[in-house]
Amino acid sequence: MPEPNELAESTLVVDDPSTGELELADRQALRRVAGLSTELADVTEVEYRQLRLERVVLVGVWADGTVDDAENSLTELAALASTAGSTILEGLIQRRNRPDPATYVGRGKVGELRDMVAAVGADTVICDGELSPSQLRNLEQETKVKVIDRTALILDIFAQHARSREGKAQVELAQLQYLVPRLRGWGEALSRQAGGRAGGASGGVGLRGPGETKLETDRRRIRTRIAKLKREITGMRTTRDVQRASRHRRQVPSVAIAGYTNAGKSSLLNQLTGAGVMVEDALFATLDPTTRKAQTSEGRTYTLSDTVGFVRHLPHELVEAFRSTLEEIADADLIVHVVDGAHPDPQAQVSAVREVLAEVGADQVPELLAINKIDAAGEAELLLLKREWPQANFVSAHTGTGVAELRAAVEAALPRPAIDLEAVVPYDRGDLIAQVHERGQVKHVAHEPDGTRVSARVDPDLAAALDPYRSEPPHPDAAPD
Ligand SMILES: Nc1nc2c(ncn2[C@@H]2O[C@H](COP(=O)(O)OP(=O)(O)OP(=O)(O)O)[C@@H](O)[C@H]2O)c(=O)[nH]1
Ligand SMILES: [Mg+2]
Repeated sequence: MPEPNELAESTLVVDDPSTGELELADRQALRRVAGLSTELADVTEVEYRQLRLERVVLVGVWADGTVDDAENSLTELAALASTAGSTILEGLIQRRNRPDPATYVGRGKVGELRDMVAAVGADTVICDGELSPSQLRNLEQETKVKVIDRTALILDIFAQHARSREGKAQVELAQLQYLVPRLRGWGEALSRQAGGRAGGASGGVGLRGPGETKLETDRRRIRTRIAKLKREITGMRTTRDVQRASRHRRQVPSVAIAGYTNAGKSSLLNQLTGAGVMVEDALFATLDPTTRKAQTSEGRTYTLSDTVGFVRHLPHELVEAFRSTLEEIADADLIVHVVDGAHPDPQAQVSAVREVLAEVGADQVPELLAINKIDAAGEAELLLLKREWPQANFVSAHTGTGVAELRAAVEAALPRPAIDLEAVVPYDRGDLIAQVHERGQVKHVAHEPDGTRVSARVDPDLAAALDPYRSEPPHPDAAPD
């Protein structure tokens, strides 16, 4: 019999995502892969494991806006870093007109950064922006630790959180696309990463063509992988389109819950439907869209979908990779835009979300604003928010305040079925009456000798099915409008 410890070790290899423990192991395994930094030297597996507990120093360049903006931005970077599993040791902001083209922070600041890194014993520097490959390389040479940027950090979090096959493929595509222009100087560590991700044993010698450099081989392999991933994602998208089309045909209205990461979207979905969706005080806890069925008070069915959270400067690679997921928001009948009312700058978050919504063509969809976490927001702040968004719903997913009103607002905003009719449905067609309740808006039901008299608004398909039983309304006030 193996020791319990050994058993645990070997279990990690088995791919079974059904238990929480393995899920964690899975995430940590991905962390190794996701170390998107330029490695200074070949890192052994053992060292890789230690990198999991990164001790980081954060650096931001503050170009415009107020001190508060700069601090909020670094606070968000800290939240992102701790979501990725790092311990934050220090944060440093430099006021500058624009980042230094060679080293991101100014030449003078680089020395200060190097000393700080050495003094606190950090192993990673995370910069609050998207850095060029040469900026990353130069900073690494100066600080002697690995340097990653905000984009790599977000990609890393996405890699840890992706669950579904589609989500994983989308994140890997984004990572590889981020990687391609940064290939130079990535050395051995990169090729192992690409090899590992491609699912094979470490590639290497056998794969190398005569006279081909390591870099070219890596590039070629990554390009092949990118092409394959794109094909796979397109395939998965087709399946989804089919599902969506069937929903359309049945005219089930769909509501998308969107908003900034950590705003409380999943918590609100749970409150609205009683669904058990993962809620975490972490950024990007939800990557795979969850769709739940919900019912209006009249019994009409609609769907509510949780979606991936947004963030300022969402890496372009990710918007591209998640386009199909995001486009589902554009396809919804209604967007519930959840806002963290207890955040120091909800307006900035709302703008960031609306920017991405516009980018995926979702700005035409009607939007209901839900200002969440009112239990945690200050009185004065709430007053300001009410003045700014008088039409919004003010809710707390924690206490349940305002949730019933929000549900009613959602129901009222659902599109109305197109056809108004009245029918007497014989008692042996109870299935049709059930359909009317599920898909239509019922105005009146009465039981008569010949069957159930129903007056309702229904979709064209259902209207056609009810056609043989249509009747003249008995009362003039029940006439179709
Ligand atoms: N005080 C307070 N906290 C809340 C409320 N709603 C959610 N939270 C907390 O906010 C954090 C994020 O909640 P989630 O529901 O995971 O947020 P999300 O928008 O789904 O986040 P991502 O999926 O990571 O983008 C969790 O710690 C929740 O417990 C609320 O009404 N009041
Ligand atoms: Mg969530």
